Amino acid sequence: MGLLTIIKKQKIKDKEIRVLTLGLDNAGKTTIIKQILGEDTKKVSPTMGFQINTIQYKEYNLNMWDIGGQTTIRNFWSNYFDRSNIIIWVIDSLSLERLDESYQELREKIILQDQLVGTYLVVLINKVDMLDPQQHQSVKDQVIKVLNLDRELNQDRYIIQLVSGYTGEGLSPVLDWMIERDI
Ligand SMILES: Nc1nc2c(ncn2[C@@H]2O[C@H](COP(=O)(O)OP(=O)(O)OP(=O)(O)O)[C@@H](O)[C@H]2O)c(=O)[nH]1
Ligand SMILES: [Mg+2]
Repeated sequence: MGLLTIIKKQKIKDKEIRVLTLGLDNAGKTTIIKQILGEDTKKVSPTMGFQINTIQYKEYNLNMWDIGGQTTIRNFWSNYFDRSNIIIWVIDSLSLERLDESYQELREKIILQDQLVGTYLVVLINKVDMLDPQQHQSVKDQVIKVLNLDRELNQDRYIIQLVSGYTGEGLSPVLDWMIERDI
C-alpha cells in the first residue's frame, strides 16, 4: 500500500464518530435513532441488549450504539465506554417525575466515570411533540436546573436540546453539533 493510500484511509477513518446512546428505559433512545435512520418509529420495543447502527451524515460516519436503559442492563453500560466520543443522554419530558432518577444515573454512571473524561455529552429532552410549545422553555429550564451540568462540565463539552423522536424536531442541530466537535 502506498503512503498516499494509507493517508487517505486514515482520513476516512478520522471521520468516524462513536456515539453511545444512553438514558432511562422508555426515554425514546431507539425511536430517536430510528428517526435519524429514516425508519418507522412506531415499531419499537424495549432494547434488551444493544444494537449498532451507522448513520452517514455530511461525510461523517456516526456509529450509534443503542443500549437498553432498564435497571438490570445499566450495570453493563460501562462495557461500551471504550473509544466512545460522544454520549447521548435521553430524557423523557413526559415523565419528569423520573428526572431525579435520570440525573442520579447520569452523574454516577457517566459524568463521574474516569474512562469518559474528554467525552462530549448531548442531553436530549425527548417527546416534545406531546408538549404545548409554551411549556418547552420551562421544561428545558427544569432539566438544566436539576442536571446542573455547569458544575461538572465546561460549556463547550455539552448541549441540551428539546427533540421529538416521532417528528424529528430538534435533531438536525444536534447532528451538526456532534460533527463539529474536535474529535
Ligand atoms: N410521543 C412520543 N413518544 C415517543 C417518542 N419517542 C419515543 N416514544 C415512545 O416512548 C416509548 C419508548 O420508546 P423507546 O424508543 O423504545 O425507548 P428506549 O429509550 O429505547 O427504551 P429502552 O430500550 O427500554 O431503554 C415507546 O412507546 C415510543 O413509541 C416521541 O418523540 N414522542
Ligand atoms: Mg431502546
